[in-house]
Amino acid sequence: MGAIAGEELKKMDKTQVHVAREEKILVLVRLRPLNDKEILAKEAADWECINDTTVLYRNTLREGSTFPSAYSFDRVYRGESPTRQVYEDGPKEVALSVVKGINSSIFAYGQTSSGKTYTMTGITEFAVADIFDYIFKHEDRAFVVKFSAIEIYNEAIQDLLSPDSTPLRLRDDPEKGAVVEKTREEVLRDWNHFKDLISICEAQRKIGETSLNERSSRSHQIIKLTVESSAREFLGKENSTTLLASVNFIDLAGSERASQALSAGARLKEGCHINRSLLTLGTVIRKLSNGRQGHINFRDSKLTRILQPCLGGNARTAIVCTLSPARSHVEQTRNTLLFACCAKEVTTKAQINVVMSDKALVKQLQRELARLESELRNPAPATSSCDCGVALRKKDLQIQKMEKQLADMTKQQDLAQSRLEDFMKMVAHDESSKAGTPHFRNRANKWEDGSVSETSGVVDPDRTSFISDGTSTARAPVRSHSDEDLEEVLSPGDQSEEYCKEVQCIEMEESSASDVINHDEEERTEAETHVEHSAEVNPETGLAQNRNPSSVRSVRARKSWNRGEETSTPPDDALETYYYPGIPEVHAVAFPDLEFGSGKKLMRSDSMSSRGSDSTEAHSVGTPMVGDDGGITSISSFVQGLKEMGNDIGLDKEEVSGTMTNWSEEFERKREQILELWETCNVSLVHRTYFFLLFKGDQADSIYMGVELRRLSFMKESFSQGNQAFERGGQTLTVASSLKALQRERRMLSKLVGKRFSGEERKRLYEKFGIDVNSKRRRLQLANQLWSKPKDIIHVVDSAAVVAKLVRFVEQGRAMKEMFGLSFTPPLPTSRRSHSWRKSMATLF
Ligand SMILES: Nc1ncnc2c1ncn2[C@@H]1O[C@H](COP(=O)(O)OP(=O)(O)OP(=O)(O)O)[C@@H](O)[C@H]1O
Repeated sequence: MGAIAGEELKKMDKTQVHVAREEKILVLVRLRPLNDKEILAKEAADWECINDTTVLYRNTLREGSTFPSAYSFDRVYRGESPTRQVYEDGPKEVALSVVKGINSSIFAYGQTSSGKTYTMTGITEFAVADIFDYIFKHEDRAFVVKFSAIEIYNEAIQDLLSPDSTPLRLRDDPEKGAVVEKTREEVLRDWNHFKDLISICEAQRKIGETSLNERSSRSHQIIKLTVESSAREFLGKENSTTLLASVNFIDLAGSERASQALSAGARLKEGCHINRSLLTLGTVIRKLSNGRQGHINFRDSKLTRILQPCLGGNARTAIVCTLSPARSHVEQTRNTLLFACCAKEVTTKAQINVVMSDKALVKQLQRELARLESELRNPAPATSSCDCGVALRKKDLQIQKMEKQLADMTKQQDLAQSRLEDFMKMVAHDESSKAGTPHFRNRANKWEDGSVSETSGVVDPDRTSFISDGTSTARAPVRSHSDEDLEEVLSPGDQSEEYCKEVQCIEMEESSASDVINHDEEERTEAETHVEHSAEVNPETGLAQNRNPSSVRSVRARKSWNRGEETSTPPDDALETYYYPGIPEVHAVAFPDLEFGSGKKLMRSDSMSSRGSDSTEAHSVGTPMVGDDGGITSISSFVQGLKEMGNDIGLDKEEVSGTMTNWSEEFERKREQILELWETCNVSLVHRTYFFLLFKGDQADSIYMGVELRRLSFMKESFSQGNQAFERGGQTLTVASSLKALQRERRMLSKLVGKRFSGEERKRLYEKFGIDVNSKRRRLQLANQLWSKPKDIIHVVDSAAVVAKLVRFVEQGRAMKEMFGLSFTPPLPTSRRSHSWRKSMATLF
């Protein structure tokens, strides 16, 4: 249970070491004295602590009982032992782990009236005092401490800091476990603030009178303190890291016998809930103590769902089991001791939670990735083809791993950035507030004497501020972070990044869906209007005839791409003809401006277009739109990404041309594979379109074709094994999520059909794609058909043409063409790496 050495922390600052530490739960037993009622009732005290570790049952009348009479634990405390001693012997160290980035929990378990609240009140206050004492002594780090509190009452979770009694939801997060949503969290300012919050909790907590306890807690209470810290020296610098952890102080409701507690009505109902959840807790602990064999029923109660990390997860845990010595409670006492015996066999595995990523590490990973990809392209001569295959596979796996790491790091960087901003604000505030807070300027003012009143368990409220600012000046509140709940059980889940994304997704889907419906209505009206006014009405169907003789044309390859000639000269009749170099004699739907070079608008910058805005306005200036997560994948970020990737790989044009023979066949083969993999892996349609229209067969394209193919293959493999494939913008991609994103994209595209195509063009499109021009949701039907037949090259060409038109690919004009004219020869090395590329390319994987 030793503290983490300073060296270890220093090392961690540089290398992001996460130290997992396995240890048994610390179990202490506290025997309270007989209370007045028990004394009055002339109860015998049957239990006694015979030394520091053993509690003994001494009822001579019951000798010969089959139950053990002696029980040993880490420490036991007799009636007169003060709470401070209980705290100092173990809970202190566990609680203080939080300042070193390790989650911890301390809870009290025992029958009603055995002294849980009495014990936990003192422990919580001592611990908070010590945490802030630690903070005062470590001026080299900037700390932020936050407070939140909930109770579980009759299986409903309530926020003790909020007057709103609406139960909070418990949400399962794949990474964090059970997360309580919408918990209010306060940044602690000073001791008085802490005491205020505690009194709010006391006032809010459900307390009721039973015959055993005048002020019996009718709920499980969990007070959580989250501590995050960064070295001041590194604040704002590349190598800054943040430690983030929470400590939970848990005061469980006590088990009770209805007959003893004489409970009825509401009390009885509460007692049933309390007993049931404690029973589940007991079962979980018993199973865990048996070495986690079989299913552990954490999910059977909210309490065990929430406590899961403290019971075998990423946390250090101490349990204080409280006992009444009275003879009348012997059975309950034995049950508590049984629970304690099981608990001491349970192991947890705490680790240091380092939140802030190291930019330097990101760079190193990027370099390594580039090196591996380069090696993969030019493998060293192997002794046999088998060796070569194994080596390639190994390298590919390495690359995949590093890409995932990079995505992780990028996510952490974003998180770190927001934290850093908070810290900077906090430090700035400190500077400005120093002069205004003479009260706490003198370090002698703080409670170094540890003056916590033992009997009341109360720290002198007139003492100092909590948070060290380097000069012991009181710190003003810092705004709560929006994404602080990295590893925690009790977190403001609604604020978390994932949750926000989830909500955005839902909102977006809903709005998309309703938009589609609206569009459909619009579409119907439009079709009807068209029928009314069209000069050409089909006499049989009554529908407007939309066949434009020039809309379906023979498309010729104007040149041979495989000979490296100029690829795309806009046809004279570009208004009606689309042609795709490299595909001889395909028939395609013609649209006015599908060729590069119509030169209407320059593309927008990456930063504007790749941010993922969903609003139509964001696209209205000609930005290509619709990408991963229904946001925008701009062609510029796509292109930039490809170039940077080429740069990373260290490719040059000569090298490519020199190594490629028979490229045309190779290109054809790779393209077929890519087309199929796109469909299998639910790759974004916009991405497919960009890629398809850009890579027409230049030899310099080979590297991108290769990379695309390799990544898609990995993705397919991961999906087929039921694994997650890739982190996109910090999110893991699964078959389900990729499919969902694709469906979302189709809905988005369907919304654009009415905007980008005239009525006449739409009709031709519906015909071309075999959609009844009078059917409902025609636009969505069309969007659903796009890119759905990877083996049908005509369909592919048509789909690319439609999507290109929808996302205004062509409107980027000459500038894009010139860019493409570079044939994607990688640019000169540059130190900047665009993450928008990552985001853009993420749609691939
Ligand atoms: N170690 C102790 N020394 C002196 N008094 C104690 C001790 N433990 C508990 N008491 C007293 O016993 C009474 C019951 O304690 P407390 O309310 O903490 O029990 P509890 O286990 O939390 O009960 P419940 O589960 O019903 O809420 C209180 O009046 C408290 O002051």
